[in-house]
Amino acid sequence: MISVPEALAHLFSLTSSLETETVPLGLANGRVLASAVTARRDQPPFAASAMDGYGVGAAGVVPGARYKVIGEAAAGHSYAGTAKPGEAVRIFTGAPVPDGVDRVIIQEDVTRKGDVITLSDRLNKGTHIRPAGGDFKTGQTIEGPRLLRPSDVALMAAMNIAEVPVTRRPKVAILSTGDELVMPGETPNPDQIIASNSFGLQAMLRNAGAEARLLPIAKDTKASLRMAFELIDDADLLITIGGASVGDHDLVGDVAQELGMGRRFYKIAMRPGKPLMAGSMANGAMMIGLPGNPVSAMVCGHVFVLPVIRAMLGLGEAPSPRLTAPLATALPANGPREHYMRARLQDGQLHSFGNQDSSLLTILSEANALIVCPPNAAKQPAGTPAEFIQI
Ligand SMILES: Nc1nc2c(c(=O)[nH]1)N[C@H]1C(S)=C(S)[C@@H](COP(=O)(O)OP(=O)(O)OC[C@H]3O[C@@H](n4cnc5c(N)ncnc54)[C@H](O)[C@@H]3O)O[C@H]1N2
Ligand code: MOO
Repeated sequence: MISVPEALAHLFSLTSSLETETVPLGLANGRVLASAVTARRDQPPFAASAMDGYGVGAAGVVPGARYKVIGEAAAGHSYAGTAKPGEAVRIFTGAPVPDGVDRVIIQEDVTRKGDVITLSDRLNKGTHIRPAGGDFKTGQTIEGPRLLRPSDVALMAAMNIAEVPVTRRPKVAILSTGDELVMPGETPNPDQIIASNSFGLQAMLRNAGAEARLLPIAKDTKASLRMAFELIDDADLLITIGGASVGDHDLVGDVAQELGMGRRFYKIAMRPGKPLMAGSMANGAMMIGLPGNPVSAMVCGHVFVLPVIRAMLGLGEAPSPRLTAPLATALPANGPREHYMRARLQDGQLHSFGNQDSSLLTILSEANALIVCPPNAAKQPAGTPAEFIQI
């Protein structure tokens, strides 16, 4: 058995980064910016009023001063003339500041009678003018690689970037194996169950920016597995679920190797997730064989598959980020395998669940954290800081 960091290093060495494609700005959220994009204009492109009020020359501004209103500037409608001393331009938020104006008096500080305004006794300080290019200037860049969020999309739109270079989505094929499995919505025989973790992994992969499709469930025969393996087409990554252990019906490793898979490792010193395997297929696709137990497969998804997807997307080779919080209750001493324990982070403390059986999806669904208990750790009393992965 190898350690989790050793397994991750192997997985990263099997991972290749993907090509770039261009998408319209409206589809860029959640994608990874592949290379720098450049602002095509200044923002704001002109000095702009930050408030509704009256634009005047700053020099003559004193309480009680009077001005003649000579015109109006609104957002999208500039005022072409020049404000001379004693003259004011009615101005609205977002409007270009006219010549001769270098201060906006907010309308709350003004009394207006016909064309004449009088400034009040107590004037709000500040010019209320946003300088041209105050947000960004032409040529300013957003650097890749970077996972694009809604705020990045807003910034790129303001920069007039309509097409965005992003890393292609990794294509992942997910293969469930087992005579006992049927699809959700089907009517299982009394000795069958519903395939679940394939759907959980597909959701996890889609959240991470991959294109994930489910292959038909393979039976526990070599012929059925071979047929399923042939359906991987142009996938970058094949994920198998189940059939990874040592039982008579656990055939995934054998069939993959018969089809030319170069196995890099098998079995990890972790719990759950021990019978994990990985390698590369004859067509170049990477293969990760996950254990079938639903929680084992999902935990391996967080610990191994998500870092692989991030590496493919160009976001770097790093384990899933770990945070630290104090334990709400004591943890027992650990054996030789790194233990990923379902827990709930609540009020800043980690509440681990008593039953950690790797078949219990209800507990996984209630959990929002996986406490990482190191190999051979001694008993840890309540209050001990513990590392965890957010899930
Ligand atoms: N003698 C030993 N037995 C087992 C060992 C061992 O070391 N020696 N390891 C155990 C561990 S740890 C795990 S994890 C499991 C993993 O076994 P497999 O990867 O071969 O998985 P299966 O036997 O196919 O399935 C296990 C379990 O999970 C259910 N399953 C499988 N696929 C799905 C799916 N897509 N959706 C929902 N549930 C699924 C399956 O019905 C079984 O109940 O082996 C232990 N045994
Ligand atoms: O690792 Mo199995 O992966 O303990 O349930």
